Amino acid sequence: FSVLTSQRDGLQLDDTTPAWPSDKIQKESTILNKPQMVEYEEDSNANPKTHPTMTAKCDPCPEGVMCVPQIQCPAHVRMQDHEKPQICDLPGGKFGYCCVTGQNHTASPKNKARIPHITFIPTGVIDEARLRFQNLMHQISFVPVTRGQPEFAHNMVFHSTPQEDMQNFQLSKSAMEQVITTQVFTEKEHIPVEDIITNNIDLEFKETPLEHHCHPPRSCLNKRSKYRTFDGSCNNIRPHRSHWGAAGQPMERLLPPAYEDGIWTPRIHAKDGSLLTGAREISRILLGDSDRPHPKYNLLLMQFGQFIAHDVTQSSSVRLETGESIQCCAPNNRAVLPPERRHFACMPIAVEPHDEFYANFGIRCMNFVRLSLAPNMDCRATFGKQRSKVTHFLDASPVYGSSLETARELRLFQGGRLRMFNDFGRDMLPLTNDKSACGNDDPSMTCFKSGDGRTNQIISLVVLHILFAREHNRIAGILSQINPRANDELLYQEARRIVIAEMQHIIYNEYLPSVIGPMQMKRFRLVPQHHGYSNEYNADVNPAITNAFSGAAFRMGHSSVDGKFHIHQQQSPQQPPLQRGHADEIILIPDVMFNPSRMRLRTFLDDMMSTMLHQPMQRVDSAITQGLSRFLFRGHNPFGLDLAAFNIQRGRDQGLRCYNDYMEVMGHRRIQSFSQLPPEVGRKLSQVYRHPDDIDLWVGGLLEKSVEGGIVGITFSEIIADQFSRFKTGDRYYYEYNSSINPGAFTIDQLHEIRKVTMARLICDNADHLTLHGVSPAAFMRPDLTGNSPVRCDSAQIPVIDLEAWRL
Ligand code: HEM
Ligand SMILES: [Ca+2]
Repeated sequence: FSVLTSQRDGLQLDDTTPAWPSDKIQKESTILNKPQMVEYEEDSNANPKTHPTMTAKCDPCPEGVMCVPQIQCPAHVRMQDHEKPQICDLPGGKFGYCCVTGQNHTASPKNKARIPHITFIPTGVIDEARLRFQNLMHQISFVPVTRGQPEFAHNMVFHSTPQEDMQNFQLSKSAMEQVITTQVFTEKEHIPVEDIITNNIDLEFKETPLEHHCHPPRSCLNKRSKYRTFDGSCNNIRPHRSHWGAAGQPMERLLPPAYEDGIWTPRIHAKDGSLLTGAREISRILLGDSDRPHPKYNLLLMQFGQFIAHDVTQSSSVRLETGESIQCCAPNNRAVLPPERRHFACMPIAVEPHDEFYANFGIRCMNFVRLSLAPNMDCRATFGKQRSKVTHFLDASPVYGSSLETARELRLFQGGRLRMFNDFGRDMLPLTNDKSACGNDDPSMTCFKSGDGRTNQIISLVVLHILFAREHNRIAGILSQINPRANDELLYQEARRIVIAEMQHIIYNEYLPSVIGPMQMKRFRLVPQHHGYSNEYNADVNPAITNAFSGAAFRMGHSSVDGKFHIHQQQSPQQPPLQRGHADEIILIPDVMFNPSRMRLRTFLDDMMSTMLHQPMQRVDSAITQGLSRFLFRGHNPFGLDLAAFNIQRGRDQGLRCYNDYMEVMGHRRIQSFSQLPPEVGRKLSQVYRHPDDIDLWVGGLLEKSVEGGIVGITFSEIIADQFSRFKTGDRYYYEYNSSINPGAFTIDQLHEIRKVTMARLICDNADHLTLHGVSPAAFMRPDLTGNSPVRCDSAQIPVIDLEAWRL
């Protein structure tokens, strides 16, 4: 088959075709009404798929209930009394959910306030909560996390800037006070967990000492600004929504949280009341390492995924007041600290004495600190909500930063350009002297600065950061030639606007279809148009990241990581693509985590780019490389951390519900018994889970068979599709919108140029071309696929964007 045609499958839908043909509505609504069994890896005939029968048009919603798009119907409303959502028809052939929601993702008054008599917080509760909070703040372990230890590096992934870390501490403290007060109140009043998680308590912090933690959204001075703000605020111009998607805002939820107390206490019990199996045990038993190269996609798809993940989400772990990391394990990780000596945010991962790896080092504990929370803006008592530090929008925040201050630090203030470090004629990211950006004090170590604090996490990520920063400067350079009178500010903002649009186009046109497959692209109306403007903006959609996406579904990328880079120097354009096993150098990934010094080698950028283009990524399945599950952030130590265990533990920290719940809300049949699964999968799962309702979302999702044309299973594909639908419909500045929606809209000629951009073009225009001589037109796909051999950068297969359309 031809790669290019298959890649374009996702593009075939033109804007005159109804994206939701009527037979599709019926089929899909039937799927949602009559849940289907999900398929798993190795599934051959254990669960024959039943074909849905056609049904008539959907029934109208009951009186007083609205039909809204799925992403507008918050789960806590939809899931009331555990009913399944009723599917209904929206105008234009779309389908939606009958939903009792109002405009603000809150339940309608009809369902609220089962305890209407208590709407104030008694003083006794405030006092008791304050005392409890103070005790908690002092019950702190002073075992330091020292530089050079893997735990130190783990904490660096939550780093942005020292100022932002401090601000995060203060906000998180406010949020904790609110959460603890809610805990005390609900304990005293015996409020059922169900009422808390469905926001069914009408309790406000107004007129209490906690009021100063509530920050109402600020009003926007300029609602028609041509350019996005740096922190993402004022994207939505409706009153009380200016903060939607802004940096520092809480994550959204697809389903109510699974906290034991409904508020913040993590799920530790299985359905039968026994203790859940520990995260490291699950990782060790279920998620072993095996080499399974993907037949279609290369490592660039993996790496671009992480770059996008960093654009849209960065959580942050709770810290000590000094800014230092919290340690939850006894010295040398010999034991889990006893509860009375732990910080309240500790959630250490126990390592069993029979652990075939960590036991060799006498390790019985892996440090794990819970995520910090965001104070509730509307001043109402509710469950803890995790704070994300970066703009939730797809707005190239890793390039420009998520605040005005960071953006300014990155600018040259000349010719609209970003500051770069000229390394003997090659533009690299500026070097940083921020000690928290890299793992050790070695003065010879190179460490880079960008709009995101995680840039140095792995060297292949640095390559993408450099590529996008160079693209900005390349565009600013051409714009200034075309418009000699344009000043620095104009050139900078225009180049930024173009880079964001290019990135969005590459994501929706090339990246996303590869991940979720063409079916979900069409179902969620994510396919970019060939011509004309899109009209999908919906001011009622909150673009915020969901916990299910950041805590599980998009962490699917961790399974696509290969533990080794087979570095390959392309000597000439004629040289055949990389043969596996033939490499000029093999780099183990833990050796290039927070250690990007190799970037200074003259041909390394090209060599790494070439490697990402040629080396297959790993399949997204239950295999995780030991580079991540044993040696993460190893540094100079003989062992590192286990990212798979972190993902499982993080899901519980974020209050993710069990896998079955997400499957069900997406319209599929729950698993009642492990015997419904392929024997091998069922056997393994039953070793670590007692009941299918105990399965962690990240684990269950990884076991599913990938969807047609995509790399992930049905549950992850839907959580990811939902998220990218929020990024598109909830972003007023989305590149395909016209000026009636987007005050920074492109002219139709400009949009036409943006639509030519491909990942291959970006590489062509910004690589060093010392050892990189050709690029595959479908850059995320393996070059050994028919029709995807590398071609020269002047080939018509890699179209060029003509910036003449930006003569200002
Ligand atoms: C290349 C190697 C990678 C490394 C070393 C890495 C490492 C990490 C680490 C240490 C965390 C935080 C874990 C925690 O304590 O919760 C994390 C979070 C995450 N990772 Fe990765 N990752 C890699 C690749 C990827 C890829 C390819 C993707 C997606 C395609 C991805 C998506 C995410 C997401 C969505 C989060 C959550 C971020 C947040 O909300 O804070 N990662 N990763
Ligand atoms: Ca962003």
